[in-house]
Amino acid sequence: MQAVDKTPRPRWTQLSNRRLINYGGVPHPKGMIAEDIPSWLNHYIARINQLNVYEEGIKANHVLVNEYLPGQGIMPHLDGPLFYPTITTISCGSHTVLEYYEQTEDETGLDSNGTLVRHHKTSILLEPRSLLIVKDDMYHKYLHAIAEAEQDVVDERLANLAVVSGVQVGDVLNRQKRISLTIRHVPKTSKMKIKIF
Ligand SMILES: O=C(O)CCC(=O)C(=O)O
Ligand SMILES: [Fe+2]
Repeated sequence: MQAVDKTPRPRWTQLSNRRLINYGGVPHPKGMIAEDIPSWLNHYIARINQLNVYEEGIKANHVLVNEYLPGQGIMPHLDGPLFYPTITTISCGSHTVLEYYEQTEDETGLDSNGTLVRHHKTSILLEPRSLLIVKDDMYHKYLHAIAEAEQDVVDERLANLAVVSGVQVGDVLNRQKRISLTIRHVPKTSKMKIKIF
């Protein structure tokens, strides 16, 4: 008899129900419209720039601040071509679990609803006050997501379990409010102003 997979399916209602603010530029269909970065963020940008995560001469110039309440998340997506493909995320407040999915691109990978099939690849426990650096396939190939859950169960699917202190398989971690700072480099920003009539 086949074992039943009792793993709860993540729930995603829309791309995200989190609150977010862009600093340094606002995404627009024609690119990124440049904006000043408030001074309170300069400290974090400077700390990221000290790490030399980009190639020579490239500096962070954009910060996305996301706020998630327990039960909020973000559905699987790629960050896309607007950003330099090495990104950094500082987590404040709650932990969360960042999930990575592989998506089948061709029609053989469609389910009965015609939706692209996604396979869970790995998950990372993002600890409070941690820094995550993402690049290569984790940026370009695998979609990332945060399940709309109020708690996370620690299991072997967490790729960083061995380096996270104080948690073990089976622990249930209750989410609190989480604020993330995703600090990135946007190669092209335009000074264009949007006219609102
Ligand atoms: O909050 C996070 O750590 C991830 C946010 C994210 O993936 C995004 O805003 O594109
Ligand atoms: Fe993202």
